[in-house]
Amino acid sequence: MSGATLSTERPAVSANDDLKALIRTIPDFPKPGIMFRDITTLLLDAEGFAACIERMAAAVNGPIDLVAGIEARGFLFAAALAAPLNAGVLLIRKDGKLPGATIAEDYALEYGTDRIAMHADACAPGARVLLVDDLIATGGTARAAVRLLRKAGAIVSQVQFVVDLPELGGADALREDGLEVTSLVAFEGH
Ligand SMILES: O=P(O)(O)OC[C@H]1O[C@H](OP(=O)(O)OP(=O)(O)O)[C@H](O)[C@@H]1O
Ligand SMILES: Nc1ncnc2[nH]cnc12
Repeated sequence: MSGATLSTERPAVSANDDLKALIRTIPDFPKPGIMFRDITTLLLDAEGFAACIERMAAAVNGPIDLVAGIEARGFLFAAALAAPLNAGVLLIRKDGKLPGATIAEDYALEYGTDRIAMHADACAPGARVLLVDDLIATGGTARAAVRLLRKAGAIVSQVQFVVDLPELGGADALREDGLEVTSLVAFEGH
Protein backbone atom coordinates (compact mmCIF):
# COMPACT_ATOMS: atom_id res chain seq x y z
CA MET A 1 0.00 0.00 0.00
CA SER A 2 1.39 3.31 -0.92
CA GLY A 3 0.71 5.98 1.67
CA ALA A 4 0.65 9.69 0.97
CA THR A 5 4.15 11.11 0.80
CA LEU A 6 5.02 14.55 2.00
CA SER A 7 6.66 16.63 -0.66
CA THR A 8 10.07 17.92 0.25
CA GLU A 9 9.97 20.34 -2.67
CA ARG A 10 9.78 24.03 -1.95
CA PRO A 11 6.55 25.75 -2.91
CA ALA A 12 6.65 26.89 -6.54
CA VAL A 13 7.94 30.41 -7.00
CA SER A 14 5.25 32.51 -8.64
CA ALA A 15 6.04 32.85 -12.32
CA ASN A 16 6.27 36.63 -12.14
CA ASP A 17 8.22 37.09 -8.92
CA ASP A 18 11.20 38.08 -11.08
CA LEU A 19 9.18 41.02 -12.43
CA LYS A 20 7.76 41.90 -9.02
CA ALA A 21 11.31 42.20 -7.70
CA LEU A 22 12.02 44.82 -10.37
CA ILE A 23 9.17 47.08 -9.20
CA ARG A 24 10.29 49.50 -6.51
CA THR A 25 8.05 50.61 -3.66
CA ILE A 26 8.29 54.20 -2.46
CA PRO A 27 6.39 54.80 0.78
CA ASP A 28 4.39 57.99 1.32
CA PHE A 29 4.31 59.14 -2.31
CA PRO A 30 2.52 61.21 -3.47
CA LYS A 31 1.09 61.59 0.03
CA PRO A 32 1.46 59.96 3.44
CA GLY A 33 0.11 56.43 3.65
CA ILE A 34 0.41 55.60 -0.06
CA MET A 35 2.85 52.84 -1.03
CA PHE A 36 3.79 53.93 -4.55
CA ARG A 37 4.58 50.96 -6.83
CA ASP A 38 7.17 52.40 -9.15
CA ILE A 39 7.49 50.65 -12.51
CA THR A 40 10.33 52.92 -13.72
CA THR A 41 12.79 50.39 -12.28
CA LEU A 42 11.19 47.61 -14.34
CA LEU A 43 11.48 49.77 -17.46
CA LEU A 44 15.19 50.29 -16.82
CA ASP A 45 15.85 46.55 -16.91
CA ALA A 46 16.07 45.43 -20.56
CA GLU A 47 15.45 41.74 -19.89
CA GLY A 48 12.75 42.41 -17.34
CA PHE A 49 10.84 44.80 -19.59
CA ALA A 50 11.10 42.39 -22.53
CA ALA A 51 9.85 39.51 -20.34
CA CYS A 52 6.99 41.68 -19.11
CA ILE A 53 5.83 42.42 -22.67
CA GLU A 54 6.25 38.76 -23.74
CA ARG A 55 4.11 37.58 -20.83
CA MET A 56 1.45 40.20 -21.48
CA ALA A 57 1.38 39.16 -25.15
CA ALA A 58 1.06 35.49 -24.17
CA ALA A 59 -1.98 36.33 -22.02
CA VAL A 60 -3.89 38.04 -24.82
CA ASN A 61 -7.09 36.19 -25.52
CA GLY A 62 -8.05 36.23 -29.21
CA PRO A 63 -7.24 38.55 -32.09
CA ILE A 64 -7.23 42.28 -31.50
CA ASP A 65 -7.00 45.29 -33.81
CA LEU A 66 -5.81 47.96 -31.40
CA VAL A 67 -4.10 48.21 -28.02
CA ALA A 68 -5.45 51.17 -26.05
CA GLY A 69 -3.06 52.68 -23.50
CA ILE A 70 -3.98 55.07 -20.70
CA GLU A 71 -1.81 58.19 -20.15
CA ALA A 72 0.91 58.25 -19.13
CA ARG A 73 2.52 55.04 -17.91
CA GLY A 74 0.01 52.90 -19.78
CA PHE A 75 1.36 54.25 -23.09
CA LEU A 76 4.70 52.51 -22.55
CA PHE A 77 3.20 49.06 -22.14
CA ALA A 78 0.52 49.51 -24.81
CA ALA A 79 3.03 50.64 -27.44
CA ALA A 80 5.48 47.83 -26.71
CA LEU A 81 2.70 45.23 -26.69
CA ALA A 82 1.17 46.39 -29.97
CA ALA A 83 4.21 45.36 -32.06
CA PRO A 84 4.18 41.61 -31.26
CA LEU A 85 0.38 41.59 -31.58
CA ASN A 86 0.53 43.30 -34.97
CA ALA A 87 -1.94 45.85 -33.66
CA GLY A 88 -2.15 49.62 -33.69
CA VAL A 89 -1.97 51.86 -30.63
CA LEU A 90 -4.89 54.01 -29.45
CA LEU A 91 -4.14 56.78 -26.97
CA ILE A 92 -6.48 57.52 -24.07
CA ARG A 93 -5.34 60.87 -22.69
CA LYS A 94 -6.17 63.26 -19.93
CA ASP A 95 -8.72 65.71 -21.34
CA GLY A 96 -7.44 68.66 -23.37
CA LYS A 97 -4.30 67.03 -24.81
CA LEU A 98 -5.52 65.55 -28.08
CA PRO A 99 -5.63 67.85 -31.14
CA GLY A 100 -8.58 66.38 -33.06
CA ALA A 101 -12.27 66.04 -32.24
CA THR A 102 -12.61 63.98 -29.07
CA ILE A 103 -15.09 62.07 -26.98
CA ALA A 104 -14.60 62.09 -23.21
CA GLU A 105 -15.62 60.28 -20.07
CA ASP A 106 -15.64 61.53 -16.48
CA TYR A 107 -14.66 59.44 -13.49
CA ALA A 108 -14.58 59.91 -9.74
CA LEU A 109 -11.36 60.52 -7.81
CA GLU A 110 -10.96 60.49 -4.06
CA TYR A 111 -11.75 64.20 -4.16
CA GLY A 112 -13.57 65.48 -7.22
CA THR A 113 -13.60 64.13 -10.74
CA ASP A 114 -11.27 63.75 -13.69
CA ARG A 115 -11.84 63.30 -17.43
CA ILE A 116 -10.16 61.15 -20.05
CA ALA A 117 -10.56 61.50 -23.79
CA MET A 118 -9.80 59.82 -27.10
CA HIS A 119 -10.03 60.92 -30.70
CA ALA A 120 -13.60 60.34 -31.85
CA ASP A 121 -12.37 58.70 -35.06
CA ALA A 122 -9.63 56.58 -33.47
CA CYS A 123 -11.38 53.28 -33.91
CA ALA A 124 -13.90 51.87 -36.34
CA PRO A 125 -17.13 50.52 -34.87
CA GLY A 126 -16.56 46.85 -34.12
CA ALA A 127 -12.79 47.20 -33.69
CA ARG A 128 -11.44 44.68 -31.16
CA VAL A 129 -9.54 46.70 -28.56
CA LEU A 130 -7.33 45.44 -25.73
CA LEU A 131 -7.07 48.00 -22.91
CA VAL A 132 -3.70 48.22 -21.14
CA ASP A 133 -2.41 50.21 -18.16
CA ASP A 134 0.54 49.86 -15.83
CA LEU A 135 -1.54 49.52 -12.68
CA ILE A 136 -5.06 49.09 -11.39
CA ALA A 137 -6.03 50.45 -7.99
CA THR A 138 -9.67 51.50 -7.50
CA GLY A 139 -10.39 50.84 -11.17
CA GLY A 140 -11.93 54.27 -11.73
CA THR A 141 -9.58 55.10 -14.58
CA ALA A 142 -9.83 51.75 -16.36
CA ARG A 143 -13.62 51.55 -16.02
CA ALA A 144 -13.95 55.02 -17.51
CA ALA A 145 -11.63 53.97 -20.35
CA VAL A 146 -13.80 50.93 -21.09
CA ARG A 147 -16.93 53.12 -21.16
CA LEU A 148 -15.16 55.56 -23.46
CA LEU A 149 -13.98 52.87 -25.89
CA ARG A 150 -17.44 51.31 -25.98
CA LYS A 151 -18.97 54.74 -26.63
CA ALA A 152 -16.72 54.85 -29.70
CA GLY A 153 -18.10 51.49 -30.83
CA ALA A 154 -15.10 49.35 -29.85
CA ILE A 155 -15.46 45.77 -28.66
CA VAL A 156 -13.57 45.54 -25.36
CA SER A 157 -13.47 42.17 -23.64
CA GLN A 158 -10.04 42.09 -21.98
CA VAL A 159 -8.04 44.50 -19.86
CA GLN A 160 -4.40 43.96 -18.90
CA PHE A 161 -2.26 45.48 -16.17
CA VAL A 162 1.27 44.96 -15.03
CA VAL A 163 0.35 45.59 -11.37
CA ASP A 164 -2.85 44.91 -9.46
CA LEU A 165 -3.58 46.30 -6.01
CA PRO A 166 -6.35 43.80 -5.21
CA GLU A 167 -7.32 45.31 -1.86
CA LEU A 168 -8.60 48.38 -3.69
CA GLY A 169 -11.10 46.29 -5.65
CA GLY A 170 -10.59 47.66 -9.16
CA ALA A 171 -9.96 44.33 -10.89
CA ASP A 172 -12.99 42.76 -9.21
CA ALA A 173 -15.15 45.68 -10.31
CA LEU A 174 -14.00 45.21 -13.91
CA ARG A 175 -14.76 41.48 -13.68
CA GLU A 176 -18.23 42.34 -12.38
CA ASP A 177 -18.59 44.48 -15.51
CA GLY A 178 -17.97 41.25 -17.49
CA LEU A 179 -14.37 41.92 -18.53
CA GLU A 180 -11.50 39.47 -18.51
CA VAL A 181 -8.80 41.00 -16.33
CA THR A 182 -5.19 39.86 -16.30
CA SER A 183 -2.26 41.26 -14.35
CA LEU A 184 1.29 40.04 -13.89
CA VAL A 185 1.92 40.91 -10.25
CA ALA A 186 -0.14 41.84 -7.21
CA PHE A 187 0.87 43.94 -4.21
CA GLU A 188 -1.00 43.86 -0.92
CA GLY A 189 -1.76 47.20 0.66
CA HIS A 190 -2.25 50.52 -1.03
O1 LIG B 1 -7.35 52.33 -10.62
P1 LIG B 1 -7.23 53.81 -10.31
O2 LIG B 1 -7.54 54.13 -8.87
O3 LIG B 1 -8.02 54.65 -11.26
O4 LIG B 1 -5.68 54.21 -10.44
C1 LIG B 1 -4.85 53.72 -11.46
C2 LIG B 1 -4.35 54.82 -12.35
O5 LIG B 1 -3.52 55.69 -11.59
C3 LIG B 1 -2.26 55.82 -12.24
O6 LIG B 1 -2.25 56.84 -13.18
P2 LIG B 1 -2.09 58.39 -12.82
O7 LIG B 1 -3.47 59.01 -12.89
O8 LIG B 1 -1.33 58.53 -11.57
O9 LIG B 1 -1.33 58.93 -14.10
P3 LIG B 1 0.17 58.80 -14.67
O10 LIG B 1 0.28 57.44 -15.36
O11 LIG B 1 0.19 59.92 -15.64
O12 LIG B 1 1.16 58.93 -13.52
C4 LIG B 1 -2.10 54.50 -12.98
O13 LIG B 1 -1.17 54.61 -14.04
C5 LIG B 1 -3.50 54.23 -13.46
O14 LIG B 1 -3.78 54.87 -14.69
N1 LIG C 1 -0.06 52.76 -5.13
C1 LIG C 1 0.12 53.19 -6.37
N2 LIG C 1 1.34 53.10 -6.95
C2 LIG C 1 1.55 53.54 -8.21
N3 LIG C 1 0.59 54.10 -8.97
C3 LIG C 1 -0.64 54.20 -8.44
N4 LIG C 1 -1.80 54.69 -8.96
C4 LIG C 1 -2.76 54.58 -8.02
N5 LIG C 1 -2.26 54.02 -6.90
C5 LIG C 1 -0.93 53.78 -7.14
